[in-house]
Amino acid sequence: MRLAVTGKQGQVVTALIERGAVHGVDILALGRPELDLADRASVLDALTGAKPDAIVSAAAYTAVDKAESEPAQAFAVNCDGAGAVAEAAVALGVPVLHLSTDYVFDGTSPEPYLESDLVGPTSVYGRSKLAGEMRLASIAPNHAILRTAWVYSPFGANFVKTMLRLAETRDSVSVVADQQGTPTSALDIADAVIAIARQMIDSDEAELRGVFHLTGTGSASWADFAEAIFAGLAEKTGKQVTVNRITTADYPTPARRPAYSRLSNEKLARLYGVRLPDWRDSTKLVLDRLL
Ligand SMILES: NC(=O)C1=CN([C@@H]2O[C@H](COP(=O)(O)OP(=O)(O)OC[C@H]3O[C@@H](n4cnc5c(N)ncnc54)[C@H](OP(=O)(O)O)[C@@H]3O)[C@@H](O)[C@H]2O)C=CC1
Ligand SMILES: Cc1cn([C@H]2C[C@H](O)[C@@H](COP(=O)(O)OP(=O)(O)O[C@H]3O[C@@H](C)C(=O)[C@@H](O)[C@H]3O)O2)c(=O)[nH]c1=O
Ligand SMILES: [Mg+2]
Repeated sequence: MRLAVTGKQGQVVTALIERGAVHGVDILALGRPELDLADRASVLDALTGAKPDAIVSAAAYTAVDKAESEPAQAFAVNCDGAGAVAEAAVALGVPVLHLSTDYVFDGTSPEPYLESDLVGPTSVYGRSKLAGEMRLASIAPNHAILRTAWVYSPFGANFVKTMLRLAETRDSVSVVADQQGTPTSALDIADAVIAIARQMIDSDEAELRGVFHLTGTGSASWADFAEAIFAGLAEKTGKQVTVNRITTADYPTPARRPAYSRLSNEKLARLYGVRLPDWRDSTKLVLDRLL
């Protein structure tokens, strides 16, 4: 199986390169300059030239706070770029797996969001990713939109690496305790994407197309996530860092983030037989590699 993946240094694309080697899957990472999501022709040329069995659309504008002041760039990449990827998938006649986010939801649900629940993004980033979902789905019916959340890994930039960096110069860090979600390892996402792609290539079943939630098992606030990270740090290095649990109001940011964005993963488990590990176990594995 040969997967063309958009992006080059991102968390998910890097995890796919590593896990692809383990699974004996050909991963072709296509990113700037040969594939620029803001340049439609480069997307079509690079992807059709790769002749993959499926396309994994992982690249995106992911700077949540910066997007608030750069909406045009965020939409050019996350919406128009997704449309160009969808056109390439249709031209090739192959399935496209598109990564999206929990930030398409408004955060008011009292329980884990279903794929069929109403969306209501509260940030430019969330709105641009939702627009990308809709643009891609309208162009390429043969798609699986995979909404994940709170992605971390040994690669690129993520919350785990931010916390470990802060721990180098502090013995306490203030982290919001009133935003609930589920941390998700890019390595687990990569394993799931490979399993999903294989099934989409092997079966034209309509129920394998559409939107699926794909996050770790369990839930946490960002403060809980930080506490788990520092518990691992203490265990491995003896370094003690405490979390000062604060509110969102204590930590003003340009973007508004959902207060609650836990996603139900039951549809993916039922239709694909895919379920990601508990976030605490996967976080330990990533910390083992980072420390
Ligand atoms: N990070 C997270 O917490 C979450 C991410 N997601 C989604 O998962 C996907 C992967 O996220 P993640 O791996 O963390 O992303 P990263 O932020 O780690 O990397 C983003 C990737 O997108 C690429 N990219 C950005 N702009 C362009 C462009 N104009 N043309 C081509 N490539 C571009 C970057 O390429 P380059 O390396 O060249 O800069 C990079 O490879 C994204 O679709 C994201 O929206 C969903 C939920 C949570
Ligand atoms: C660094 C830091 C953040 N925070 C808060 C701010 C914010 O509410 C929360 C997360 O901060 P970050 O900016 O690191 O994470 P953020 O960029 O919001 O992460 C998001 O990325 C995009 C791409 C997604 O798709 C989302 O699923 C989500 O993973 O933690 C603190 O309270 N203290 C801190 O020291
Ligand atoms: Mg961020």
